[in-house]
Amino acid sequence: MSCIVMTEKNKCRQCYSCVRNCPVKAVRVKEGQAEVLVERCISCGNCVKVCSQNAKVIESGIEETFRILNEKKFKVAVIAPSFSAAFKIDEVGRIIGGLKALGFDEVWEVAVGAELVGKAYEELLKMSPLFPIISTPCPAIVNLIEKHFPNLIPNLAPLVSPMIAIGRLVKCLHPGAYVIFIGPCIAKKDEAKEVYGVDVVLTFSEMKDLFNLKNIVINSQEVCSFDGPLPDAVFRGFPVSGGLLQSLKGRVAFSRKFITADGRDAIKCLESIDKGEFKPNFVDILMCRGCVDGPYFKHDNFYTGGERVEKFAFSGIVGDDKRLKLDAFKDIINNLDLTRSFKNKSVKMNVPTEDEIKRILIHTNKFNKGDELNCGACGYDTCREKAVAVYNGIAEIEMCLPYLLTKEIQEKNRIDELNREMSAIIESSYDGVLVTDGQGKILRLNAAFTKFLGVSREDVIGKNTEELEKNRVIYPSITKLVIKEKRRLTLIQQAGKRRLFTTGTPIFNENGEIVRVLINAMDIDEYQSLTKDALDAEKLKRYLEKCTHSGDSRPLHRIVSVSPVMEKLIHLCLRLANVDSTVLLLGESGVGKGLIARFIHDNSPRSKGPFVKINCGSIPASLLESELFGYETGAFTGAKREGKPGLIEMAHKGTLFLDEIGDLPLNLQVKLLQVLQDRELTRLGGIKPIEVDIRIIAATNRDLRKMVEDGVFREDLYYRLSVVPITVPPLRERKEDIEPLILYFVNYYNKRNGISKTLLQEAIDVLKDYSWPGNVRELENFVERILVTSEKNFIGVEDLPQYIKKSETSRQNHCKITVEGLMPLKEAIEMVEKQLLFLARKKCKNTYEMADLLGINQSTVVRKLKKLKDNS
Ligand SMILES: Nc1ncnc2c1ncn2[C@@H]1O[C@H](COP(=O)(O)OP(=O)(O)OP(=O)(O)O)[C@@H](O)[C@H]1O
Repeated sequence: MSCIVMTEKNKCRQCYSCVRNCPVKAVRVKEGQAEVLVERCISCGNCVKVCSQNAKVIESGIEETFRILNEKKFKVAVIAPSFSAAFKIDEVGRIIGGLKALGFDEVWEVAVGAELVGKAYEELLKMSPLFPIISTPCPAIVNLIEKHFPNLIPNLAPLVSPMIAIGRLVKCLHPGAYVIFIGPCIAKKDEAKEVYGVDVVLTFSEMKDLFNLKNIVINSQEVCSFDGPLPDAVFRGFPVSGGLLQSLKGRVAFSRKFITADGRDAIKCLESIDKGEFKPNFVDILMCRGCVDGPYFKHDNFYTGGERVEKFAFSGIVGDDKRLKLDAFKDIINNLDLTRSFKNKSVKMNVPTEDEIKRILIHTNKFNKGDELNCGACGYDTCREKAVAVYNGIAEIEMCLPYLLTKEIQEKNRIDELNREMSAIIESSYDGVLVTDGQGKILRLNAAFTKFLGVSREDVIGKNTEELEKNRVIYPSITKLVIKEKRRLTLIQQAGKRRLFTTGTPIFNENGEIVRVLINAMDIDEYQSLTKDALDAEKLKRYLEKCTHSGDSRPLHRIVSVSPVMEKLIHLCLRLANVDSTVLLLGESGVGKGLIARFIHDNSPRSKGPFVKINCGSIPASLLESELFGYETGAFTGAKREGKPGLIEMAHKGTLFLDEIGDLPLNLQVKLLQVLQDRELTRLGGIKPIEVDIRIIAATNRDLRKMVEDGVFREDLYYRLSVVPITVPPLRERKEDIEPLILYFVNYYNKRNGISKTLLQEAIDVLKDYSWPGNVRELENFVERILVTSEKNFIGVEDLPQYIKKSETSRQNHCKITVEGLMPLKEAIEMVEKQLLFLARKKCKNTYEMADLLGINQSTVVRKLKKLKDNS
């Protein structure tokens, strides 16, 4: 069984208008496409009428009509009475002319069939039926009862429609003739297949298509009149709702129980009869509000259409007076069979249980009654009706607007979140990322790329990469090449001083067109130092281990040094660690005296004992004595009742480190001397000497000898302290230590701050040339500061402060010649001269420039170069 209404693939836009307007829910939605279900469809054409996309197509009768027109048999076109609503009256004569021009032998009015049927109903109703009789001229109503109200099939009047009646009359009068019905109704196509009488059904639209296909212009056709019998005027009014009943007036005994039902009321009426609630005698029923309201008339005014039909019914057209009335064909009519039968084509939906309905509802977030909004957007009046349709496989779960909207919002939020995540990833990428459209217009770029280009984001977004290439911001334009060659390319680009290793990848749409170009770039120099760093990480670790000396595992307790002078010093300290001799550490501030004192302790047999550091310069003189020597109960006001041991006492069995010893007041110098000599002390207020087993290391950045001369430091103490004097050299005198110290501090502060920054070699070289007046302390502080304050991961010369860079410039301008061995002076001068000439020749374009640079005459340069050449 084929369906006369079909959906054109992919034209359907999921508005569910057809579902909503289908009176019998004969539209299934599958994968978003609405499809008419032949077994449920009653061919009323509502879905055709409401489809804004014109996605519904009707089975065409055009091909079959052409086939018939080519046959030699008699052909009659029968036109439904609603033509008077579809066309202007003065057009009708020319339409008849046009049909004749197409090849029809005669053109009849279907109103003649209406008269035959009307009279048959008169007979039927005279039999005073005991149950409701339902009229059958409307094929959609017949379909509706056969498929959806099978209980009412016995109530259907067993009579054919006017279309079939006239078809049978034509075929009686012209045996073997073809009858083609032309009207507004699409359900007639179904009827013609089911009931004998008509060969093809064409809609008014198809008739117009026929004229167009055969180049028949209506206005230029001959005006013709109808053929066949002339119907009674009242039967021309059949297409208007209640037309049949109207025609029976005066012929049968009318009662209140003769009713008309149409449109939406038709189904309600049938439902009531089916349930036994309503018991009329006769129902003149139509699916549309009359034939002037069908799909063909979707843009017309139903009331004016009806008026035009009425008007025509009584005025008629030219030639009506020459036609015979139906009575003239009495003999034939008497033998004409106008009966028909009906079939039970009942289709019932499966009824789901309450649990099954709930399970379906839950899918679209309907957990309780309040969630069932019954908004009707899905095409079903209630959420439950829709759930039943889902259960029967004719609706899809997702067909729920509130659910889709919620899902859409959730999806949008998810996409927003993904976008944010993606942007953050792109933005934080160490490589430069840039995206253009298919024409090379820049859509986005990350911070790394803006750094490469040395411009702000706003400066380049929206610009074409060719423009950047033209202005030498970045060149060559890889985007241009990718778009031209339509493939991934990799090349080296120049962006200012940077060399970028760039890959451009085209992104295609389904039509093979480039919609985006993705550019990834990395700074070659940075990359090289990065890979070098990665490779060197292990090496660095081993290197630092080699440069580090310690007796303690704590990071800042390690001495980093590679210079021979420090190596010697370390070896000396290791030897001193094994004895208890007093050590005096001398040297500028920040050279590492404190660190060395600790180193000696850590490597000594006293390492398990305390290491007590006293900064003689930082404790107020008034407190220093009690801090150093401690006090007994009640020694002075404010003293603790139980007394307190001094720092010297606390260093018992360990090492006492007296830092800034030059700042020790003279009165305490005497007391300290006693401790040094006797290894015992007496607390303040005490009388009993306390023995102390301590190793003393002192340190100062002052010139103690001079202080002795000036009388501010006791000579005897000086000699006691400087049993083993060690001078720690300033950093500028052991430049070899600068690089390992930098690497050590970078490593330490990176770890401590959770960062991973690198000082580029060029920067380290400059730092090596700085004089570091604050020595290692200054260097350490500087490294920590630059690591935490620099925005860059790779810190170069340009990131160093000016006061440090200045020293580099002065180094460049004054190069120092170092002589490492003895040789004859003349030979040495010649050698230096030769080297200078080679260097100048490399750097200068001509001998004049060389002369300028070397500070001699140009002729001297020429002469000396010649001499060199001759000797080589
Ligand atoms: N060779 C080194 N290896 C590692 N760190 C060092 C080295 N020398 C000094 N430091 C560090 O430098 C800083 C200063 O060192 P220290 O306090 O020992 O110097 P100082 O000579 O005692 O200074 P001051 O005379 O001002 O007391 C400390 O943080 C120390 O850890």
